[in-house]
Amino acid sequence: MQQTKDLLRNLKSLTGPFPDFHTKDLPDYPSDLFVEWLYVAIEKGIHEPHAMTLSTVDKAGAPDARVLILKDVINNGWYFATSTTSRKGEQLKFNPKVALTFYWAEIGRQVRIRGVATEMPPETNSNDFLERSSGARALALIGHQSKELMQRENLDEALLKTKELVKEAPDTVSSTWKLYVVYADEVEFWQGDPERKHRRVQYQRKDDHWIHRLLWP
Ligand SMILES: Cc1cc2nc3c(=O)[nH]c(=O)nc-3n(C[C@H](O)[C@H](O)[C@H](O)COP(=O)(O)O)c2cc1C
Repeated sequence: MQQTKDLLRNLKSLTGPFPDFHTKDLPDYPSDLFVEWLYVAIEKGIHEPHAMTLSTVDKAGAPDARVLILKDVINNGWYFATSTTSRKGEQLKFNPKVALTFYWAEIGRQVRIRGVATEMPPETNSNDFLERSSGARALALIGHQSKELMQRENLDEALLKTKELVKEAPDTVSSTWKLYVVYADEVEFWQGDPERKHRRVQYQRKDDHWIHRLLWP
C-alpha cells in the first residue's frame, strides 16, 4: 500500500512546456475554440485526441462514465455514435443530461462540456453508419452491447455470420446503432501550467447567446 502511495507521489504531472492560452479576444462560441484546440492537439501528435469520456446517470441518479469517439463538432453540438440498447443508451433515454470530458496530457489541456444528448434523425444515422468500417458495422449489427456474453465463442460465431451479411448486403443499417448530438449549455477550457497558475475559461449559454468568464484555478 505504502509502496503504491510512494510510487504515485513520485509521478510527475503537468510538467509542460504547454502552449499559450490567450484569454483575451476569445471566439463568441465555445465550439469554435474547441475546434482550434482540437487542431492544436492533432498537430502536436496527441494520441487519439478524439477520445472523450461520456458521463451519464442511471435511474437511481448514480453516475456512470466511459470513453467514446467524437464524430463531429458543429454549432456547439458534439457528436458521438453508440447503441441505443446499451447501458448508456438506456440511461440516455431516461435522462439525456450528460457531460463530455477531453484530456490532452501532452499539451496540458482539458475541456469539459455539459449538455443534453439527442438522437439524430434516421437519415443522418444511416449515412453515418454506412461510413463505418465493415468490421465496426458487423459488430454494431450484432447488437447486444453491454449485455452478458456467456462465451467468447458466441461473439466469434455471430461476427462470422454478420460479416457475411455485410458482404452480401453492404447497405444494411442497424436499427439500434445511433448518432447522438450533445448540445452544450456549458463548456470549460482548462490550460494547465507547470507553476500551477492554470487558466480556466467557462462559457455558458444564456438563451440564444453565449457569455464567458475566467474561473479561479
Ligand atoms: C478509445 C475508445 C473508443 C471507444 N469508442 C466507442 C464509441 O465510439 N462508441 C461506443 O459505443 N463505444 C465505444 N467504446 C467502448 C465504450 O467505452 C464502452 O465500453 C461501451 O460503449 C459500453 O458502454 P456502456 O456499457 O456504458 O453502454 C470505446 C472505448 C475506447 C477505450
